[in-house]
Formats: sequence, structure tokens, C-alpha cells
Amino acid sequence: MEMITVNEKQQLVEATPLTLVIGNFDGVHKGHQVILQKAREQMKDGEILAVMGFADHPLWVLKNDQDFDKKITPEQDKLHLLERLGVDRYYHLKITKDDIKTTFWEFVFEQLSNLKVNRIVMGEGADYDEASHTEFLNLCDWQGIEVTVVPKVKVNGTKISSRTIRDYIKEGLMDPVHALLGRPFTVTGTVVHGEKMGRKLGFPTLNLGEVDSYVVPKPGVYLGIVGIHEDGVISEYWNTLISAGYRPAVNGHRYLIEAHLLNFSGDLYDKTVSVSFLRFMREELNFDNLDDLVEQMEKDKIEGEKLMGQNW
Ligand SMILES: Cc1cc2nc3c(=O)[nH]c(=O)nc-3n(C[C@H](O)[C@H](O)[C@H](O)COP(=O)(O)O)c2cc1C
Ligand SMILES: Nc1ncnc2c1ncn2[C@@H]1O[C@H](COP(=O)(O)OP(=O)(O)O)[C@@H](O)[C@H]1O
Repeated sequence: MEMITVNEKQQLVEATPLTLVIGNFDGVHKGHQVILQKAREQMKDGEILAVMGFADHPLWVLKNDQDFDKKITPEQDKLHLLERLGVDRYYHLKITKDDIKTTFWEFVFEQLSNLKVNRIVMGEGADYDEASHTEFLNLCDWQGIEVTVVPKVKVNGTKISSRTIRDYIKEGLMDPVHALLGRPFTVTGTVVHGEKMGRKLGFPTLNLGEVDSYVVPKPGVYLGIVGIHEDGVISEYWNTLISAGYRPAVNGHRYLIEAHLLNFSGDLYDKTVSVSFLRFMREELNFDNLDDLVEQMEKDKIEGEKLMGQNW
């Protein structure tokens, strides 16, 4: 998949006929997967499947909606998932509020002028700016571009939206997150050095760097899976206990994601790892001394191993 980044001064140019999907696609959740499926069904021979996404969420750009500052799938994760879903091109529009001289959707429409767009598929709710979206639909109609708006997909009666998934992640509700994403919530980063205390406590924990762009789960201990990357692909999976939070027991302040891999020993520094959250186990606690912390971690390990052996 080729990614083409465009800023406000550039214009997209592409000669190949397209089926174009427009949307922000944070999470690449089950609703997004249905939209892409519909787009693939509508595609004709000789066309490619392109997605037009935005570097910053339009609601963040237009309305400063704080909810969209952090991502379920930051850019790298999103591109990887879209590629696996058959997307051939990703147009990455870098826009700021000042770049939009007219309305948001007029701006988007202008971006189409040097593309051969045969049809557009988008999800209900990706209109961002309702009034100008109606105008956009009229402009597409006038131009002979057929637009399909796919209704929101429901899972167990819940309409899937990135906002709902973000809220569930923040609340540590990993079962519904898993159901709506179609996979567990996963944070990918590089293993960095910590305070080297874990090994002394008998619980070495890999520390994940670069998590700032992710929406993160509430502090607590989680059960999960760690995938270790080798040459760009995951080569090993390990059951894991995840500690996410501020670590009050060791006077920590910064939110960290750490993982103690069950029955693993080895050196993981500088490796890329994907930490998937399966289940919330307990709240993060403060302890008067390290012995009490270790005692609790031992209980967590027994509980984690028991849960992993169950069919849930
Ligand atoms: C299973 C598990 C449970 C943990 N629970 C807590 C906790 O409740 N409170 C806390 O402050 N830290 C908790 N931690 C984090 C430890 O304090 C941390 O891993 C330890 O200080 C080692 O840090 P280091 O990797 O920087 O050496 C937990 C870690 C693990 C692996
Ligand atoms: N079972 C394990 N789970 C996680 N990391 C492990 C494990 N066994 C060995 N390690 C290694 O130990 C490191 C963590 O040890 P720790 O003392 O907590 O140091 P740090 O504070 O630098 O994270 C990991 O980065 C990894 O290289």
C-alpha cells in the first residue's frame, strides 16, 4: 500500500480510477471493516481502493474536540491494518483549521478534482460537519460520483464508533473493546530501560516507550498477550501480566505500560513489542512496603495463569 501525504498547498493527482473511502478510521474497528468490505464489493475491474484520511481528526481540527487528541490506532498501526484489509492507497491529508478557507467538505471536494473518483463509500457519522456534508453530496451527484453512506454497524445492540471504543478503553472494559474492534486493543512500541527494580523484586517488566499517541487504559493490572517483533513481523507470543499506571508503590508519577511475560526469560531491550490488553484484573494499589507489592504480584501471577487456562 502506498501512502501519499498531502498538505494544504498541494493537490492530489492520480490517474488510476478509484473507489474512494473517506473517513478517519481510528481503530479500524468492525464498522470500518464493513465499510471497506462494501467498497471492495462495489469496485470494478481496473480500479484501485483508496482511503482518504486525515492526519488530525476533523473534529479536533474543526471543533477542538479533546476526545480525538489520542488514538486507538496511531498512524503506523492504522496503515498496517488498512493494508491488510486490501487498501491500495492511503491519502493522508494534513489540514489545519486555517487551511479550510471555505467549508470542510468543500475543501475535501476540491481535493478530488485531479483524481478519477468513480464512487465514494463512507460511514454514517463521518460527516463531521453536517451542513457542508449535504452540499458535498450534492456536488458529487452533480459530478456523477455515486456516494454510498454505510449505516453504523451494531455489535450486541451497540452502535460501533471510535468514540465509544475510546471510552471503553479509558474505563478498562476490554471485553467490549475486543468485540467492537474485532481484535484486542494493542499498543506497539520499543522496549526501553526502566529503573531495573523489577528483576530485584522477582518480576522483571519490559517498559514500553512511545505510548503518548495512544488513548490508554485506566491504571490497573491486566491480563494480556505480548507479541515480539522480528524483522517487521511478530515471531513470538507470550501470555503476560500488564501493569498500566503511575506505580504509587514505588513513588512513580508518569503513566507507564509495563509487562511481565509469564514463564519467559531473555533480553527484550530495544525490541519492538505489541502489548494486547485482554482483561482488567484489578485496580492499581499503593503499598507501604515492597514485600507487600511482591506478595500481591505473586497473587496476580497465580490468578493470571488460572485465567489463561480458562475458556472465557
Ligand atoms: C503484576 C504486576 C502488578 C503490579 N501492581 C502494582 C501496583 O498495584 N501498584 C504499583 O504501584 N505498581 C505495581 N506494579 C508495578 C511495579 O511497581 C513495577 O513493575 C516495579 O516497580 C518495577 O519497575 P521497573 O520495571 O522500572 O524496574 C505491578 C507490576 C506487575 C508486574
Ligand atoms: N519475564 C519477563 N518479562 C519481561 N521482561 C523480562 C522478563 N525476563 C527478562 N526480561 C528482561 O528484563 C527487562 C526488565 O527488567 P527490569 O528489572 O524490570 O528492568 P527495567 O526497569 O529496565 O524494565 C526487560 O526489558 C527484558 O529485557
